[in-house]
Amino acid sequence: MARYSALSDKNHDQLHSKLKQNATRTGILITNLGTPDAPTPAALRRYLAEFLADPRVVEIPRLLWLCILHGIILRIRPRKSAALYRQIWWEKGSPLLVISSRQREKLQQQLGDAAVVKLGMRYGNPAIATALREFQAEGIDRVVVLPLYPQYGGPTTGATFDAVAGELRRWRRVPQLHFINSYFDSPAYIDALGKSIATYIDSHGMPDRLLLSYHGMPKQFLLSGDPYYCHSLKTTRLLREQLGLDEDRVITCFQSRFGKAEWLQPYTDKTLETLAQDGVKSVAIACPAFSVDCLETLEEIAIQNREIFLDAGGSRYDYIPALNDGDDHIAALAALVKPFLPSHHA
Ligand SMILES: C=CC1=C(C)c2cc3[nH]c(cc4nc(cc5[nH]c(cc1n2)c(C)c5CCC(=O)O)C(CCC(=O)O)=C4C)c(C)c3C=C
Ligand SMILES: [Fe+2]
Ligand SMILES: [Fe+2]
Repeated sequence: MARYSALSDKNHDQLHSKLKQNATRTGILITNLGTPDAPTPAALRRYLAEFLADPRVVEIPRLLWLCILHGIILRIRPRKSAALYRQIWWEKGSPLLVISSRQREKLQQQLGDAAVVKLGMRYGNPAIATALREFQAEGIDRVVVLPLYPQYGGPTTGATFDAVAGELRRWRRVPQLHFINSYFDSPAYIDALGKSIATYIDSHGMPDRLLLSYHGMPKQFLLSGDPYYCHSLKTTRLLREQLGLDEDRVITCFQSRFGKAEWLQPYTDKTLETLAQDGVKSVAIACPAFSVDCLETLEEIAIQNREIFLDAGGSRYDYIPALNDGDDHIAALAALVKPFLPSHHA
């Protein structure tokens, strides 16, 4: 009896072997915010226009904000920001991108053949959509997305999800997808951070205060339900416990304020100024929300805020670098994705 078939059996088998080609390999997409392509006003204008137009990042009524953004901000900030980026730019490019690429390579080495690790940036290049399409072209139908933001934030983690979903909504066949939306309390991450701070204290001595400076966001985001602030405080508490430090030695603060609204407090720059005025002589400062060093750590924290503290009477200021592509960090990232690799339970 004739049966209906859209394909001959032979063609169907061929199609199947193609579709199943890479079914045992898992795609790992690590992501970060992104960075301008060059430290120039033109590149910054492109980058900031995309970034600051995202309603996850700036929650001001659309039409009003787009007028302010294009009428004022994008006429002034690109030149200012370009000058700041020039101070920290490396021969190989933006530190954020250079270090992220190294993280990708090392994570690939650590995970071996079971995984294909790619890097995607939320704004600018290499794009998240490009990485997803490469997985598709390689026949990979399981993807783990790991945004490298330990503390969940709508403007960061949430916006990353938008980029993933925005690409996949055009696909006929959506891959099996795991989205790791935070790891602020993951033991391996806390352990890696704790070790990097302990190593610092061992070689330099305990400073009068240890500051943990997280990227800020408008206070209204917290009031509207963003868990970022709570995640940040929890990271601080776990770190303090791991290091065995007293509560009054460790200060949580928030940096990189933008615009006129109130942001999460206390502000890092104001805190440093007040501490110095109150007679605190030495501080060490780490930025647990930054998986890699970038403008906000290398320029704002390591250069600008150092000046603020020293000018206000402090005498010793040390920035403890981000975990970057250090072995402990890569091991911590591997631990986050391993449960999703097929071999995990084998
Ligand atoms: C305008 C509002 C902003 C919010 C909210 C915000 C949240 C936020 N950002 C990070 C991490 C990074 N931010 C970086 C750069 C950057 N951030 C803002 C503004 C907001 N961020 C601007 C305008 C810029 C561009 C630089 C400048 O012009 O000042 C970076 C990358 C820096 C680089 O080296 O390229 C990171 C990383 C977090 C974690 C966060 C809230 C959870
Ligand atoms: Fe930011
Ligand atoms: Fe809370």
